[in-house]
Amino acid sequence: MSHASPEQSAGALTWGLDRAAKEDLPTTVVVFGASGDLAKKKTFPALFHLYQRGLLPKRVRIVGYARTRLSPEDFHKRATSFLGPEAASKDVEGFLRLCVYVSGQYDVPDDFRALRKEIENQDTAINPEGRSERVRVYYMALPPSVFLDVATQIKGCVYDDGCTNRIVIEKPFGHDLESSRQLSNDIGALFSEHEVFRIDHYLGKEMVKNILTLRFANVFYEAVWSHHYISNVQITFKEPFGTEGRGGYVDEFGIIRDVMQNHLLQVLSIVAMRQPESLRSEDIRDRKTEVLRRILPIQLEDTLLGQYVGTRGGGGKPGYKDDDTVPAGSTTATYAQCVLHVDNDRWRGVPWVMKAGKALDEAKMTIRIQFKDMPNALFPNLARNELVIQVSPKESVYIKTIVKEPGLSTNLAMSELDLSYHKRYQDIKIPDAYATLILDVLNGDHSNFVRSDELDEAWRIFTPLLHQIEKEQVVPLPYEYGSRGPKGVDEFASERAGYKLSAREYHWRPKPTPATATATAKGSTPSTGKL
Ligand SMILES: NC(=O)C1=CN([C@@H]2O[C@H](COP(=O)(O)OP(=O)(O)OC[C@H]3O[C@@H](n4cnc5c(N)ncnc54)[C@H](OP(=O)(O)O)[C@@H]3O)[C@@H](O)[C@H]2O)C=CC1
Ligand SMILES: O=C1O[C@H](COP(=O)(O)O)[C@@H](O)[C@H](O)[C@H]1O
Repeated sequence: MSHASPEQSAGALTWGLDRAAKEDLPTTVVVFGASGDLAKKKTFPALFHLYQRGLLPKRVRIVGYARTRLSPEDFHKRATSFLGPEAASKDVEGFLRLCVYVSGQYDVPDDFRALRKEIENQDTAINPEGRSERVRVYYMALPPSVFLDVATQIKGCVYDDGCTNRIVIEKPFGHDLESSRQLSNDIGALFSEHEVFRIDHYLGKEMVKNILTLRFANVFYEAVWSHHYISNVQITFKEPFGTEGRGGYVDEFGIIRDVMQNHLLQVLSIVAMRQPESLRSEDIRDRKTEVLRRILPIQLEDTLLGQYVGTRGGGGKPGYKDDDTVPAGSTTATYAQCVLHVDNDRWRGVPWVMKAGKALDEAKMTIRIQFKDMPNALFPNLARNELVIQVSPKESVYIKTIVKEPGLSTNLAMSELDLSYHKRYQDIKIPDAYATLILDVLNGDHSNFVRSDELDEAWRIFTPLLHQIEKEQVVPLPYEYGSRGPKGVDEFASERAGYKLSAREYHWRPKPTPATATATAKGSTPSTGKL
């Protein structure tokens, strides 16, 4: 079998990777739901990009499984429809030689026996010497309604005790605390926790993975990382599009379950956790769970909900309820802002604001750590420093820093210490989160996957709020498609979390003395912390 080498295929762009799949054991990856959206857009492209860079195990086969009957050509067409411009045709051909497709139902044992047979056929090709040590990865690119059926059939008809078995599950993991516990118990009855990889793809994003390094490899961050210096933290997710054909899903889950309870809370736990004892996955997950345990359930009065409405005029955008797959009177929130509190000695008194919305003015995911006011009389009324980690787009880390305005001026100005990855690391292409995570699965590394106790805590924090919203049928505030969210989004963050809008440009100058008063009167900038 020929594998493309990184140098051969990736051209000048490297992923900056120093690791391939460690275990060079014969490996079969089974993608359930191989006919679907996630498989097409994320799973197969991620597998391809790993293949293209020589990062898959040397002896690997990929078996797609779904109900839809597909010819090999049709399956290949689907599996490669999202590979992107980097995909050289010889690499695509090589990759497709590793991929086969089996069609079957999700609850029919005979179909799973046929799948097992196909896996064994593939095994013979990659494992002619019949080594007993092998890896099987079962990737559930499926709606949650069939997770359990498929897991049951895998265990009953496909599972091989002699192999290392890994099952990858996509979110949503349940609907609330109770359903999530039920799912965890059901899956737990079939697979041990170390066999389960719950994907939260935000944990595979470059800047989210970078938080640990920034915090614990740089002496100055840890020194100020507490309520002593930090005023508030804002974790923001903005998407510039609405339901886009996913109305049914969005309406069932809403923005809090879709993005906050998982992606944003995972990010929060890494920003807030203590230093882990080591970089071993269980040590990292212990620390995340420890901090989640100290988060108080969110109160309705600390929550702002919104739902987008259409815009009129030429090129107007549809409102949420204009989507045919959304029920007419839906009160599902497509925007939410919540204030959370971590009740431990490090963070008591620091509000954590989560904001998430669809159909907003831009695509952006940021973590904004706002420091307290400068406690000195030399420069009163200054704007606050902020450390901003921009997860997407254009990965960057910058610190909003006050400097003397350059030149003869005595004014101060807000500027930025800016580490923009696209400028600093021009030769490195940041891998997609799914490629990173699938590589972790192949390596058996759980660090960037959600453990069942973390999940339980995440639902404990959000479930009372979600149930109250549903019971009281709280009506979300309207906001226009393409806007910044419902009226009052900034006021809410400043009232509830003491957030001070930071000026893009900040000018400060000393109080005029009699000698300088004439110059001020002639029109220089007034002293203000806010623009
Ligand atoms: N799409 C995305 O961008 C993302 C998806 N996810 C998660 O990944 C998982 C898969 O998502 P996605 O690919 O979008 O889902 P799809 O709706 O595309 O479903 C995947 C496949 O599952 C089968 N399927 C669909 N509905 C049912 C049903 N009701 N009963 C049985 N089988 C069904 C279909 O295959 P067939 O009929 O051929 O069997 C379909 O091709 C979900 O858990 C989702 O939440 C997470 C992040 C992003
Ligand atoms: O899990 C989800 O995430 C996407 C956003 O992911 P991103 O990597 O593009 O930031 C979101 O659109 C989707 O609703 C949600 O299910």
